[in-house]
Amino acid sequence: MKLICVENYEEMSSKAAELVEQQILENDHSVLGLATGSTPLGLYENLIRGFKERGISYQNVHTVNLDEYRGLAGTHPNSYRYFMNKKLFGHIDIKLENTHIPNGKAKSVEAECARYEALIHEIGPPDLQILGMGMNGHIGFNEPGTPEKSVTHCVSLDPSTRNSNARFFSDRDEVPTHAITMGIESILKSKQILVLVSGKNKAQAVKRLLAGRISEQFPASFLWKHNHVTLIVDKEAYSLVAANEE
Ligand SMILES: N[C@@H]1[C@@H](O)[C@H](O)[C@@H](COP(=O)(O)O)O[C@@H]1O
Repeated sequence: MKLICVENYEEMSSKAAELVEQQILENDHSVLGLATGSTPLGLYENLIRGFKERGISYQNVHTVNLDEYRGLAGTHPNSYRYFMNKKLFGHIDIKLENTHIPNGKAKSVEAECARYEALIHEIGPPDLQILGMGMNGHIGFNEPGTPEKSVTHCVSLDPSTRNSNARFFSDRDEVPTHAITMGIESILKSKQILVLVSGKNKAQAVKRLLAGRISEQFPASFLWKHNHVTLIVDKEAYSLVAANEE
C-alpha cells in the first residue's frame, strides 16, 4: 500500500484528481469506479475544473459506482444516483448511459445484484477505483463481518453507518435500512485502488488500517491483499499514527 500524507482535505482532493486525470490521459476509454459520501466531493470539484479549464474529456469513459440505498429511486435527492448526477456527471461530458449505479428500486434485489455484478465484469473491472472509508472501516457498504469472497449483494446497514449518514437526511428514520453494494471481491478486482481519508473522526480507522491486520471485522483491511493501492490521508486522519511515531 502506497501512503501519501498531505496537509488537508484540499490537498487530498487535488492530489486524487491528479491521479484520476493521469489515468484518463493514459487511456481515454478508462473504467472508473466511483464512490459517494463527503470524502470524494473535493475530488469531483477538481475533476469538473479539469474538464472546464483543461478540456479533460470523459466522452469515452465508463463508470461503475460502489453502492446505492435500497428503496430510493434515482430521482430521490438522497440517492447516490442523484448525488453523482449533481456532483459530477452533470458537469462533465460523460455520456449518462456509460455511468452505472445499482438500481435501488429494482423489484428483485437478488436479480439486481446479479445484473450489477455481471455488468462490472462486462465493462470493467475498473482501471481505477476510488474509495472512501467509514469510521468502522466499511468500504462501499461492506460492513464489519462481510466475507472477503463477497460480490454485489444487499446489506443491512450498521446502526453507526445510519447514524453517520443521517446528516444527509431530514430525519434519522428516513435513512434506508438496506443498501446494494459491490462486495469485497468485486472491489479487489479493480486494477488500481485509490483510498481517500480525511479528518479527525477517521483517525482511529486509519490507525487500524495501517496496523495491517487483515480481519473481516474491519473490511478496509482486505485492501492489504491488493498490490496496487494508494492511500491518501490528511494530517488529521493520520494524527493517531503520527502520535505513535513520535
Ligand atoms: N457508502 C458510503 C461509502 O462509500 C463512503 O466511503 C463512506 C464514508 O463516507 P464519508 O466520505 O461521508 O465519510 O460511507 C458511506 O456510507
